This record gives sequence, C-alpha cells and structure tokens, in this order.
Amino acid sequence: MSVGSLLYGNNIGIMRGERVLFRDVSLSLSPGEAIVLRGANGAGKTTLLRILAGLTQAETGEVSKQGAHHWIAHREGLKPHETPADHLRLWARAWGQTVEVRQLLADMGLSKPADVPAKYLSAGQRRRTALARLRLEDRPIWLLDEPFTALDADGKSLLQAMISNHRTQGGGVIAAIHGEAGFEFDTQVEI
Ligand SMILES: Nc1ncnc2c1ncn2[C@@H]1O[C@H](COP(=O)(O)OP(=O)(O)OP(=O)(O)O)[C@@H](O)[C@H]1O
Repeated sequence: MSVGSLLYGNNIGIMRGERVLFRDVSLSLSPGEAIVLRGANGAGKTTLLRILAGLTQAETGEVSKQGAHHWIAHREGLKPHETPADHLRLWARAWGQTVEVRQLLADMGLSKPADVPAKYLSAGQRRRTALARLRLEDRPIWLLDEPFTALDADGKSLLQAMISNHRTQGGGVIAAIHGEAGFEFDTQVEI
C-alpha cells in the first residue's frame, strides 16, 4: 500500500461461472481523490466495488484500507415499510451517532416524505435517503454505485457538493458511473 493511500487494491481478479469477469485490476485512492469506474453493463463495476467494500471475495489480489468506508449500493437497502426517518435513525443508532435526523432529512430535501414508507417513495427519494447515510458518520472512504441515478438537478447538485466537501476534508471517493460523471474526478478506471 503506497504511503498515505486510503485504499489500495492490487491485481484484483474474479471469475463468474466459467469466465474471468476481470483480472489484474489495481488502484490506489489518495486523500482528496475521486476515482470513477467505467465499463459496459455486466463488466463488473458493482462486483469490484463489493470486493473493495469486503462484501465479495476476489479470486486473486488484495485490498487494504486505511480507515472506514461507506458503501452505497445501487439498490438502496431500504426495507419496504421503512421511512426515511426510520432508516436514518436506525443507522445512527447502529453507529452510535447522535444526529438531528429531522435536520438531516431537511438538508437532503426529504422533509415532506420523511415519514412515508419506502415502498411509496420515488426512486430519487430512495436514493437521497441512502445518500443521507454518508452524513451520519464521517468515514474517509466512500464507495458509491451509480450514485447519481434517479436524482433530479437539485439532487445532483447536492451530491456534487457532498462529494466536493468530503474531498476537501481529505476523504476519497470511488464511484461506478454510466455517462456523464456529474462531478470532477481525478482518475478513471476501465473494467
Ligand atoms: N453472485 C454472482 N454470481 C454469479 N454471477 C454474478 C454474481 N454477481 C454478479 N454476477 C455477474 O457478474 C457480471 C458483472 O456484474 P456487475 O453487476 O458487477 O456488473 P456492472 O459492471 O456493475 O454492470 P451494470 O453496468 O449493468 O450495473 C454480470 O454478468 C453478473 O450477472
């Protein structure tokens, strides 16, 4: 792991069924850096992010991290009956954080649907709820799977500002992205 690196992945490879999904992927995330993962549908971007998050075991290679990470999956991880307020209270409690949840919901543009079960939320509201987890606890490494999906212009600006602020404070971001990145990044990794 290079000195000062937040996350280091070396020669990562994985098989899916009989085929090699990808091999020899190496990356290093420095404080303040943003890395964008690109590739066709099915290329393995989500799989690589899951490996970096420690949720999927790679066949080859190694991952080391300097500090905790946040993982925001493409599927937001909200239960059908859970409201945005419930979701954030639950995670705040799990992480031992005392957070003014109503204020956080307001900051994320979620005051109106704060008490609406997830099964009735719009896709953008679900995504904003999941992204609000990034603000529950300071963690240096953000692993984001298509984070701009379903966000309107205001939501995109909000996330851009969150990423920019995180990087200014020395955090790093690795995001799988389709199309326009939506934010300034330093490095692009093709899967
Ligand atoms: N647990 C699994 N078992 C078997 N195959 C899997 C598993 N998880 C993912 N795959 C396969 O691995 C491939 C890569 O999937 P992945 O979701 O990582 O791609 P992606 O680049 O993120 O795609 P997209 O751009 O469509 O989101 C796909 O063909 C998928 O079906």
